[in-house]
Amino acid sequence: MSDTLTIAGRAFTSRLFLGTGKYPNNETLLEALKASGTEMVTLAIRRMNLAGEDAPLIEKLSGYHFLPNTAGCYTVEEAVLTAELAREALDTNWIKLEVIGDKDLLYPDVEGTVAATRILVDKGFVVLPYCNEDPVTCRKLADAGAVAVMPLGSPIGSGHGIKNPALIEVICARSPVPVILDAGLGTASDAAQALELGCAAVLLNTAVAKAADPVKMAMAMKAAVEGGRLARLAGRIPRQFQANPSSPTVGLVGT
Ligand SMILES: CC(=O)[C@@H](O)[C@H](O)COP(=O)(O)O
Repeated sequence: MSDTLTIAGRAFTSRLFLGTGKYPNNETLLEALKASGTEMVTLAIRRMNLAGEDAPLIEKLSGYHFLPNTAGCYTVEEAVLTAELAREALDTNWIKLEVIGDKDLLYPDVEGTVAATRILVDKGFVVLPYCNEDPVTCRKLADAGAVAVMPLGSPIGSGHGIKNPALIEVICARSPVPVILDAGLGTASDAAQALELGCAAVLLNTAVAKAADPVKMAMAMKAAVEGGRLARLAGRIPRQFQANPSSPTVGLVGT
């Protein structure tokens, strides 16, 4: 059964997108990406030396679709400038927009994210903004031209999983663009839950990069995303308060 995800005209078979930071070394990163089956990886432009020491890694990643991000940007101006540098350096107009509002929580600055989305869309970028798990913000971002929205599960790198599953479900039910759960996932069941809630995909980094065995965790994430998506398509049973016996209740011996 073909079940591709299309974002801005680009079809993805894998619904797992991965970050490329925090790995113990580049060999482990490359092995984990391969094991995960991912087709799109993020690159933290402000934290990389694209023309210098990171150039060989970029070359080795060239088979993946690049999604440069604006991690480390706290203003609209910084984010727009970083996106423009990324477009020039990596020859892609795709950008994962981050405008951060708090350095300890790494929570998005909502006003800045919406404003930067408008500017970048006007400049011809394919914008995927990282945002808080707020249906109104997600709607504003879609209205501004974002091709997908990326609400957080919990703070970046926290491993807390999805703190507000009900809100993520509401966002998925209402969003006119694909919803990609981004940030805070800690283990495979968190990724499966995102897909079960209706997310089109997940983007994660720390849970794989910082696992005791990143390659094994990458494999677990692949299986979890596939399982979560299948469960979503299969349709979960409704929750009910009363028990409902699994065995027949009529024709019992002795009745
Ligand atoms: C990789 C990326 O672009 C970020 O969104 C972020 O790092 C993901 O969060 P976690 O590291 O918590 O998975």
